[in-house]
Amino acid sequence: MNVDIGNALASEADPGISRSDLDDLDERVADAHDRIARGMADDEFGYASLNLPERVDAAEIEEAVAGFDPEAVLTVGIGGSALGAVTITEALAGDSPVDHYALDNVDPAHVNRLLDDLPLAETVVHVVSRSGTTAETLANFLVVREAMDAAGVDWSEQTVVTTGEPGPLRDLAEAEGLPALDVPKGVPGRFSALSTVGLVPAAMMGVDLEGLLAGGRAGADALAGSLFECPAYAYGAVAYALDERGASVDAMMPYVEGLESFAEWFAQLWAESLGKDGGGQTPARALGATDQHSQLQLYRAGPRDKLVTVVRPAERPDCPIPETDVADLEYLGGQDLGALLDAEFEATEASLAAAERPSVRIEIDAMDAESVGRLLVDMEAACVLAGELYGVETFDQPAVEWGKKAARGLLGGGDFEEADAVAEKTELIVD
Ligand SMILES: O=P(O)(O)OC[C@H]1O[C@H](O)[C@H](O)[C@@H](O)[C@@H]1O
Repeated sequence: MNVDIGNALASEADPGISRSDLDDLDERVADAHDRIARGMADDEFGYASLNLPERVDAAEIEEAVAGFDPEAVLTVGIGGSALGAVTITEALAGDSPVDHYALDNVDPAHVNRLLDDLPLAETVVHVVSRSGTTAETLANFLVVREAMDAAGVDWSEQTVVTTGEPGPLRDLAEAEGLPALDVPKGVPGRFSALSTVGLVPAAMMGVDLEGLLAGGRAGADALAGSLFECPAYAYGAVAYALDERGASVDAMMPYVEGLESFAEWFAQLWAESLGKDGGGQTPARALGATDQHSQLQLYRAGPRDKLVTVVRPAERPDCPIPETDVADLEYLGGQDLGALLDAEFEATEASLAAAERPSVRIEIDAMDAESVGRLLVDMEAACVLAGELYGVETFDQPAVEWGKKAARGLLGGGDFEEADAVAEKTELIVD
C-alpha cells in the first residue's frame, strides 16, 4: 500500500499543511510510535489489535467451519461485530458460490424480508458480540432461530457463536451446545476484522485467510518511527494535522465497488476511536465515480472543512468498451472501463487540487487478500497513531455505551439513569 500526501500539501488556502508542518509533526509521530510499539509488545488493550495478523491462526478458523457447506452465511452482529466481515467478504468473495448477509439493524421490515428470502435450511448463522450483551444482536438472533424452527430447520446444527466476555451470549451458546469461538482478548470490536469476528464467514466463502493475515503482518511490520517511512502513519498524521487546521471532515472515497463497505468500516473506526473530548474528525462515506456526480460539488466548492481520501487498486480486471462511430463518443471506443474509472479518479484529484482542497491518495496493489489485509491494518494503525496525536483514549466508546444502556433501560432491561434522561427529554413537536 502506498499513500500520496502531495495533494494535502502546499495549499495557500485553509485547511492546508506545509512540508515544514509535517517535519515538526514527525517528532511527535516518533514518540507516538514508541508508545504504540510498547503497547503492542505488552499486548495492552487496543494496541494488541495490531498483533492480530501475527497471532491469529487461519487453519484453526478454517477447521472450526470445515464441517459446514452452506449456500449462505448470515452474520448476526452490529458495528465492529459485522462491518469487518462485510468489508472482507464484499472485497474478496464476489465470485464465491456462498452468499454473505449481515443482520445488524433491527428494522422489522428488513428482518422479515431477509428471513423470507434466505435459504434457511442451507444457511449458517454466525452470531457475533464481543460483549455478549448487545440488544440488537441478541434480539435478531432470537428472531432468526425462531424463523428456523418454524421452517423445520435445526438451527443448533448450523449456528456458530463468537464472543468475548462471559455473558448472555456465551451462556446461550453453552446451554444450547453451540460451537463458541473467542474474540481475542484486548481487541475492541472495530479493530477485530482480522480475527474470528471477520474471518469466519470469509473462511466459509473460500477467502484466502492466510493471504489476508500476511498482508496484515506486512502492515504491522512496516510501522516505523517516521511518517515519511510509514504509509499508515503518513495517513494518520496528515488527517490529524489537517483536522487541526480545519478539515473536520474526512470523506473516504474508494474508486472500486468492492471497497464500498470499507468506507463504512472506516467510518466506525475513525468516529468511535477519535470522536472524544470535543474533538475528532467526522468520517463521510462516498464511492467513486458515483459520488463524483453528487457529493463532489460540495467537496470542491462547499466549506473548506474537508479532506478527501481517494482509494484505488493499481490493477483492475479488463472490461473493454466497444468501438463506436457515434459522433462525440469515439473517444470512449477501444478504451476500458477500468481506464475510465482511473481517469475519473485522477480528474477528482486534479479538480480538488485546482480548488486548493486537500486530498490524499491511497493505492493498494490489487483487490486481493494480501492488499486488503494490508489496507485494514494500515488504517487501524493510522487511527491508533491519530489517537496518540489527539491525546484521546482511542479504544473506548463511552458515548455509544450511554445510548446502549438507555435503550436497554427503556425496554426494562436495567435500572439506568440514562433511560430516565430519555424519558424526561424536552419535546417540541410540530405536527
Ligand atoms: O460486539 P458487541 O459487544 O456486540 O458490540 C457491537 C458494537 O456495539 C457498540 O455500539 C460499540 O460501540 C461498538 O464498538 C461495537 O462494535
